[in-house]
Amino acid sequence: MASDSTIDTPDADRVYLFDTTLRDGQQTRGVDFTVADKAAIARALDQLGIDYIEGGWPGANPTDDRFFAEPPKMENARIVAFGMTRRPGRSAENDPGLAGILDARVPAVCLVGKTWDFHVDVALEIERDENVAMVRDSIARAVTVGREAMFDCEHFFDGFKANPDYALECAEAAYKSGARWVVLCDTNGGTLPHEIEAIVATVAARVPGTHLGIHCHNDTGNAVANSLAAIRAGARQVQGTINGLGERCGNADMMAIIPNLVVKMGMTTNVGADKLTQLTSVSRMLDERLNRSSDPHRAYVGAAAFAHKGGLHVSAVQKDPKTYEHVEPGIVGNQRHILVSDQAGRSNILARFAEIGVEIDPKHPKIQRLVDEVKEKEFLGYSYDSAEASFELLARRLIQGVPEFFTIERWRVMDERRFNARGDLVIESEATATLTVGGTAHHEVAVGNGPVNALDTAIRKALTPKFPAIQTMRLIDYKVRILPPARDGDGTDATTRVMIESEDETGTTWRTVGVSPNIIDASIAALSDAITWKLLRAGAAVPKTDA
Ligand SMILES: CC(=O)SCCNC(=O)CCNC(=O)[C@H](O)C(C)(C)COP(=O)(O)OP(=O)(O)OC[C@H]1O[C@@H](n2cnc3c(N)ncnc32)[C@H](O)[C@@H]1OP(=O)(O)O
Ligand SMILES: CC(=O)C(=O)O
Repeated sequence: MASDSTIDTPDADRVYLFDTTLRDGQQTRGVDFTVADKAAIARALDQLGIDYIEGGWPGANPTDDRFFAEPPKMENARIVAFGMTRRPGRSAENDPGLAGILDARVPAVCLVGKTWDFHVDVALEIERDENVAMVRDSIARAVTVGREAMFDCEHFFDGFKANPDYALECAEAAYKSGARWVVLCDTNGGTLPHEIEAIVATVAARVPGTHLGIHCHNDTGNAVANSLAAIRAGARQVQGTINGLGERCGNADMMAIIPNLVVKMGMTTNVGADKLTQLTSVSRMLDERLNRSSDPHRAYVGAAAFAHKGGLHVSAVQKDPKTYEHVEPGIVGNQRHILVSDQAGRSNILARFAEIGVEIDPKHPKIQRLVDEVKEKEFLGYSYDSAEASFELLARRLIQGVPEFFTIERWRVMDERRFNARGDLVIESEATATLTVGGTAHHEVAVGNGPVNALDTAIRKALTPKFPAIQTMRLIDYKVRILPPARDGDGTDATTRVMIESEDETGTTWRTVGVSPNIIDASIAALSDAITWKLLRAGAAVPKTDA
């Protein structure tokens, strides 16, 4: 029977959330958390309302040792130490690996063990009864030392298909030894939702669903569906990771599991409607920590999850968002976006005007001209759906005009590769730029670590004295794409598209685009839009004279 020091089970629809970002997520290719990362992620999960946070494997590496030596204080969650059952031929009391896990200063442990006879024969190379004894002894030991004990049934579904009696014997051994949760793992991730549902329902006849958990991998793209299928069959603990991090193709994505459980299936979790709004920021926080771009297409929390591009969609969304949205974006802390591109109609343009605060008669003849111009420019290589600041300038120029804060009259760059007097290799660019500001020409020279950096510096030198607002803006992303010529007969010259993302001191970010056969010219066009947009937002005035 389950140990006493456990989280209780108040109602049959309550599903316990178990996050393994810090353990299985750490097994993701390219992911290497620091102790500080782990503590910060644990705190965010705690605030979100996750019940269990698997922190790692004490004894497996110095990072996890440090984390468990001083686990972060939690308000709601229980930190769980992960590890494996005792080694064959040792007693649970005398197994250094198991002792390392049980010594961790946390209230719960999750021990993994074999439940597929093939693994016992081939990977462990031991008698099957000895494997069952390892499960039994290790869980009993965890309970004896006062831990809430959980057992991860590794390869449970493959094991059940091969030898159901043996898989069940292992699961039952854990339960009868006091495991609060017996977690059925689709370790190789090859099981499909209908199989999961049928197998979990069978197991629930032997181990009550209120003590069953599910841990799915995404090797068939079904990890979330499989997790939900297990809950339908009665399991009441679900394991997953933020953004589906995890070994190989990843684990089930907690960012999708939680809203599906709460909003679609009506289950009770510790993440109620009030906390569900944190999901998008938790998802983005993880990507920030990992220093990688967030996947815009991630269900519920991606930047494109509620972005509408097709003209037919936007026209209907304007009338009622339910026409093309399965839930209201705000419930998970996300936002609706209306994109403008060559897929746009008048509705997209009008929606964007409303967003940027431009009042316009929907029948204004210039709206159709703007739609046509966007389509023509996209054909030539521009991309406005992710360069909303350039679109805003294009639209404002056509409809109401934009002040000519400055004009870039001329520029020139020289690149140099040389060895300096100390014999160090130096690669440097020198740029000159001539700009007109308030009717006066300014000529500036600057050096940089590349041609765009040098020109950016020269342009800012000319503009900053007149427009201090640009002092705090900085370039945070720069992307180049080489496109084929738009029209037959344009020669073999490719077109270059540059997308720039800028940020200012308030944390506001904006994106601009430039297109030209020349990469530097395209960069300057995107940069010029970025500066102009910032000046417009800052309410800057065009200097009348250069006095
Ligand atoms: C399905 C999962 O994701 S389980 C989690 C997997 N995660 C990890 O492995 C990450 C952390 N692991 C590690 O740092 C290391 O593997 C350690 C420290 C745990 C062990 O390292 P080592 O002692 O060098 O063993 P190694 O990793 O080479 O092999 C694992 C050993 O454990 C045995 N083993 C595997 N599962 C179990 C189990 N459930 N119970 C007992 N022994 C087991 C294997 O048979 C093998 O034994 P052997 O050394 O006699 O061949
Ligand atoms: C325990 C675990 O991570 C698995 O079986 O996939």
